[in-house]
Amino acid sequence: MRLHRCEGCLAACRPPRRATPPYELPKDLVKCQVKRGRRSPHKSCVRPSLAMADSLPPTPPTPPDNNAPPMPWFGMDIGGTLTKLVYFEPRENNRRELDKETEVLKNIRRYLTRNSAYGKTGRRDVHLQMENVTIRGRRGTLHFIRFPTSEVGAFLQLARSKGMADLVNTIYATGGGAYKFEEDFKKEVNMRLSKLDELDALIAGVLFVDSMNAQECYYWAPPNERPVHQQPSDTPPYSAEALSVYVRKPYDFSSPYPFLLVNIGSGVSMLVVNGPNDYFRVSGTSLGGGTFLGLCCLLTGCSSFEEAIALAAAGDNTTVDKLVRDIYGGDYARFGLPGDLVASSFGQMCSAERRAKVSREDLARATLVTITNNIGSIARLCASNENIERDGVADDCWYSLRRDRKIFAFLECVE
Ligand SMILES: Nc1ncnc2c1ncn2[C@@H]1O[C@H](COP(=O)(O)OP(=O)(O)OP(=O)(O)O)[C@@H](O)[C@H]1O
Ligand SMILES: CC(C)(CO)[C@@H](O)C(=O)NCCC(=O)O
Repeated sequence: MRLHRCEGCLAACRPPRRATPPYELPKDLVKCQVKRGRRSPHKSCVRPSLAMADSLPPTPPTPPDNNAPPMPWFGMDIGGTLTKLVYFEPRENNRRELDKETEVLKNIRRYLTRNSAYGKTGRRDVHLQMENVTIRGRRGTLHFIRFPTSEVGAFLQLARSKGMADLVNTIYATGGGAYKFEEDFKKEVNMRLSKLDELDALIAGVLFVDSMNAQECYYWAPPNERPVHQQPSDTPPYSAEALSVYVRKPYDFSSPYPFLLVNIGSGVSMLVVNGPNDYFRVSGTSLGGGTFLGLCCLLTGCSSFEEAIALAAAGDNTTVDKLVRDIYGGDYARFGLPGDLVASSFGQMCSAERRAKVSREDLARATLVTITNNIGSIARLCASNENIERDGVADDCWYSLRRDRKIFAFLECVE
């Protein structure tokens, strides 16, 4: 499959990859000043908590693109659960531009950048903010805002009340909602949605964000060279204290191809990526983030993702799941199944006695373990089917996926 490419858009289009490994951002679109090395020379071009150690001199700014659309610049992903809005806040306004900037534009900028909560459900993820990004010759900051897709109607009203609809006539949008709500955008605020494919954009986004930050791609490793299962901390229910001995290590993503991209949204898509413009969707599963949240709400009475995650963090899945040792009394050594491996998710819950004792926390934890183990297993099958093998790290990573280390990877990626 080839990635979509077009002249005008601010989102996922990019030129074909060069023969050399460094990631090149779309020339006509997203231009953060990446040096000939693969990492951005701008220290500040990274998320605040993960500043890079290098101190390369900045490259000269790219000239402004005179064909770029007028500000404000937005991109949206309207997903099955969450709508994500990216706002580019330009930094270097010159005098002439400042004079030209309308009151409405200034108000929009102030409203979006001075608040981190919008109404009851809209949030700006300040920790995700990317500084010093250059897009189409303009330097600025990328802000990441999200709200439940069920609130699209309220968003359209807000866009109208802030005068956004008078300034923006086209928004670049991905996700199923770009199709589903196309007519609403037209009718309510007279905005056109220019649709881009969500999976094309996903790959361009992963490569873009990785090129900004050497620490972006990481894995959890045991503190010494012993295999994961021989760690003293490696006994369920994996308390936060026991897991704290694991160390987060940057994963070298400089020659990534081929890789398997597992995108956990409401549902899950798995893509084999052979190059920046060359991928296919190998598989997917309907048991994804939406399932975790939906089942947690049903089983625990919680009503938000934050609540569900907090419950899961405090729970113990071994009171809910049936482990190999519950069946074998220990390991099933012949086939290398350790006693503490989950043999049957929720397998203890057929007992009324056990059901009476189980806590909401344990149910939330078991839900998270079930979903993440399943995603890990499918991902592993896809990788081995497609001969996607990595070096030594992979053994640990894959092994971890089968255990609930994956919970932590999951928590990291959803937060
Ligand atoms: N604040 C939050 N509110 C709701 N869900 C959240 C939140 N933070 C993380 N999540 C998790 O992320 C999932 C949604 O992820 P994401 O936004 O990537 O998917 P989506 O784009 O809505 O779905 P899809 O791509 O399948 O259409 C939820 O199902 C939930 O498990
Ligand atoms: C439908 C999408 C692609 C929407 O993002 C996603 O939710 C998904 O991949 N769901 C899993 C569908 C499947 O079973 O393959």
